Amino acid sequence: MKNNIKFTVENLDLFYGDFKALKDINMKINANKITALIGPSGCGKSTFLRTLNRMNDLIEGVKVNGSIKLEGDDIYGDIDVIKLRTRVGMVFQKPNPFPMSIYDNIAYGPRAHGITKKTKLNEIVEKSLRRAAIWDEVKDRLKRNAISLSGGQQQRICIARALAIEPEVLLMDEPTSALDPISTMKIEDLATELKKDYSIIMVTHNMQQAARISDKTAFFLLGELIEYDTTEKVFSNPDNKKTEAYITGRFG
Ligand SMILES: Nc1ncnc2c1ncn2[C@@H]1O[C@H](COP(=O)(O)OP(=O)(O)OP(=O)(O)O)[C@@H](O)[C@H]1O
Repeated sequence: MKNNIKFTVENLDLFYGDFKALKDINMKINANKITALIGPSGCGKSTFLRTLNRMNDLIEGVKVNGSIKLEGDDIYGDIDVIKLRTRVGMVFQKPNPFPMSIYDNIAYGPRAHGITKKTKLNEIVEKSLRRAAIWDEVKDRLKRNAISLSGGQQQRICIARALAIEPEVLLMDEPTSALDPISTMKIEDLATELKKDYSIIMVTHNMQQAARISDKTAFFLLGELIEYDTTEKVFSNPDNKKTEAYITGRFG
């Protein structure tokens, strides 16, 4: 089994103005694994996730110290941020398809990257929808507005849209929190399938979900990374008392 490192995070601090939201985070994130980020509300999970493709840059007053390397490339150094976000795709909590056809949602990124040939676009759209396990459900209605789909289908469209630009990493911020149990299961199965080709980093409030599908789990508290280990270890025999209290539901 591959055990490569995708991200190396060193001495990472993040400030929103004067408020220090992330404190000296050090972490190596594996390629081709699912890494779950857990912790109580406000502990910095989403903030940390967003540092990995520099989405926090869009928020005014954010300052980042330390370094994050994506396979050796310092992502806060002299790099093209657009290219970074091509390598590191993102799926959000609330499905957010564009108000356009299913086909155009998926073709949007490739078109923005200059692909115009119809046959090539058709190929990318089909491949991406297949990878996101939604092709069979939508293949006969690609011209329909993506907004007309169910929430669970919309989320898979958003995953397909992210995959269409061939990222290496998929960041998922509570991707199932707005979904019913069946759609949740589909996304979980999909994530497990996708880790063969992508590195997945997922924020989740659902302890069972983290335990079910992730390989590694990182527990955050008040901006600090308290514990980071294999999911099996974190859930069965955590080193830190605070981790234990959180996963057994005694706080948070
Ligand atoms: N845009 C912002 N401006 C100022 N402070 C922010 C901003 N976004 C987040 N914060 C603060 O940073 C801290 C971490 O927030 P973050 O959203 O990362 O936590 P979280 O663990 O993902 O929480 P939740 O589980 O509720 O989504 C919180 O104290 C929050 O209030």
